[in-house]
Amino acid sequence: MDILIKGGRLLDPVNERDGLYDLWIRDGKIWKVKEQNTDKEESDASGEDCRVVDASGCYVMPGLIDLHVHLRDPGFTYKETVDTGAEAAAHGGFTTIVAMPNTKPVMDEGHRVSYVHNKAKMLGLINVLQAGAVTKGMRGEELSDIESMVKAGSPAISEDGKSVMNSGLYRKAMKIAKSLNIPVLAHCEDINMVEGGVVNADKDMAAKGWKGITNAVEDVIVARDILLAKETGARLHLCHCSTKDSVRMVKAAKLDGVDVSAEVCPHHFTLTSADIPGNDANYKMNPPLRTKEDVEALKQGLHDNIMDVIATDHAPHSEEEKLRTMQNAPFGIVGLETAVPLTISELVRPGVITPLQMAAKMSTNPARILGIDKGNLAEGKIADVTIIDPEVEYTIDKNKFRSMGKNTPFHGRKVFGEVEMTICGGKIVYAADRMKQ
Ligand SMILES: NC(=O)N[C@@H](CC(=O)O)C(=O)O
Ligand SMILES: [Zn+2]
Ligand SMILES: [Zn+2]
Repeated sequence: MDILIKGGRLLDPVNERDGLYDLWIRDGKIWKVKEQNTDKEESDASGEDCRVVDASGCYVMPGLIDLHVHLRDPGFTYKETVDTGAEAAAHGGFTTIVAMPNTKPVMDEGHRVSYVHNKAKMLGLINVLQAGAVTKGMRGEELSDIESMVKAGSPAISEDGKSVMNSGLYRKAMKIAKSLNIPVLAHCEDINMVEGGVVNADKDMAAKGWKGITNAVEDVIVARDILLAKETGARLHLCHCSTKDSVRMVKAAKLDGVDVSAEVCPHHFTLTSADIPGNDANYKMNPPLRTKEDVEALKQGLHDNIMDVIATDHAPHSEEEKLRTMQNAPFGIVGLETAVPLTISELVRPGVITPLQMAAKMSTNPARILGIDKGNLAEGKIADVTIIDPEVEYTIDKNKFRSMGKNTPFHGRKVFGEVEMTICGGKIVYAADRMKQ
């Protein structure tokens, strides 16, 4: 079946398109991109088997790519599975996601990566790419079988959940990543400096009796990893940056010619530690919610394109786990189904970033970092497309999430921006009610 997306505002950073274009999909690929109202008859000439989608008032972007998702499969399938995670991704506008390796067992061999890839292919909804762990069992002692995982299709390595504290070992991993032409996705946290911290280290948090995580816990490892990337020439991507000094160091490293990119998560540009109500562990994540100063620096970094990517760090946990005290609940919140409205509400509408920058940070740049032929709406490319109505106003309702994880601090929040349709490989994998035929 052909799909003709009519009347939308096409946002395609690679081809420098931001304007009114119709998009015609055939055989799973972008077949034609046509300026609107140039040849009305032809664009109206839908054949027998053509679904016409009215996208007027909507953004039409290359399918969103999330570099940072936890699927919990295998090992923690009471929190999420490949299938429910993929459903949540499609619902949130994502056509490709990168799954982090902190599963049980850890993703440290090729056959484990194949398990996830095969499961996602069976479901056939969106593209799931499984990142490989840097060390065996994520124990930080010896390197995992990186080559076998890359052979099985891993697009990157990461120790997300912790840092590889042994710099010598991490340097070896970076050299291997460089030789295999894959990026290293870095979680930056000096574990010896955490000292039982659960929230940001500031006066308000201390007044509530909660132990703090200082900015330096992150910054020390950001500095180290940039230096290691400089020495090895590896492609370094910094996960979930939360501090103002992270932004400053990424800026300096880029000026220095280091191959570094950086991501910001929606919760880190939306909330500060001061927004945490009483004992609600749905506000507990790693790195923690920081101060207004940090949030402003992250926003400025996104505006200036120092920060390249918006990723969710979707980290589902069970209700029981998140009902525990701040001290005892696990770190992490879900994000796949709130990333689009938070980005529209907090960044695009207030003019922090343009809609074209949003498409770059949520699709084109992630594709470039992974080295995959996506994030591009040129004729002939695979038809991964996301349609978003930026004007729809609604209230986030965790009960409408497809994810098994309902652990969000955004339940009940008023937002703008709704995903109307997600198309993956020319197939409609999600459509909002008003888009259903
Ligand atoms: N971000 C989190 O708070 N939690 C993540 C781990 C991680 O991303 O470091 C998780 O796996 O739950
Ligand atoms: Zn992490
Ligand atoms: Zn993570």
